Amino acid sequence: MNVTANMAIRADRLSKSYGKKLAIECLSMTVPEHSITAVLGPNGAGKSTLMRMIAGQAAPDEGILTVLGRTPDREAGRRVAYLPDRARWYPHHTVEQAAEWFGKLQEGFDRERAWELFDSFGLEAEMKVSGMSRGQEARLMLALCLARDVPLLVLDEPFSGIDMISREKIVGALIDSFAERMQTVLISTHEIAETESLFDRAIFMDRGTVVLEGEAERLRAERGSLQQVYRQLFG
Ligand SMILES: Nc1ncnc2c1ncn2[C@@H]1O[C@H](COP(=O)(O)OP(=O)(O)OP(=O)(O)O)[C@@H](O)[C@H]1O
Repeated sequence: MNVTANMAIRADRLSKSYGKKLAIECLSMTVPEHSITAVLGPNGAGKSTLMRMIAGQAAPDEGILTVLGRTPDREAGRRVAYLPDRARWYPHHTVEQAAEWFGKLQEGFDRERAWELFDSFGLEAEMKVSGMSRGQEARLMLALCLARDVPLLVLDEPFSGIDMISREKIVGALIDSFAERMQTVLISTHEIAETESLFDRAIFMDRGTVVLEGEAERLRAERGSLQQVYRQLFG
């Protein structure tokens, strides 16, 4: 990692509450451009809240957040491919209709790329969302996001519900694709073991704040694996 790399995301002492519940507390971190960064931490750590703010879907109560050089809002969010957790697609749509719909609504949607991804994720044009398994729907949502040619991808638990072997295959395909497109990618996941090879940085969160962040290679050299780091921090 180049130490002079530009930052795609800068968070400086962010806080965010839901009513009396403090979800993010004095959180600071950076994400360099063209990195693939994991956001890891136990349930309730604040990962989804942080990602929602980065995507411009929620505003921090305090602190400064800069994404792609500006304060995130709905307009800036058009340059961010955001996959929320618990994402669902219209049940009556087929894969083909979902792609058409996404193409009309989302900036930078690359149809050719979408069909390559559908093909490699085992999705056929006529498959209807209402008849899909949870894992098939998760693949559809992931493919729709990955087909966007935008500078930043924010994927909140994209592998949830996808079986282990498919996950490993998808991760292999993603490594090549991200390297080629020079996008910045932020991914939260609980599936650390199967996905760890994807990441070149990791941010560990607990109780609304960052407890450790760094280059994956260095963390692996020092502690064996990101999974090991996770166990040491939260085990
Ligand atoms: N809409 C909401 N209203 C009230 N509290 C919320 C809301 N969303 C999140 N919270 C609370 O904020 C905290 C952080 O939640 P968040 O969903 O960001 O965590 P997470 O790290 O993504 O968790 P998980 O790994 O379980 O998905 C939790 O204590 C949660 O209960």
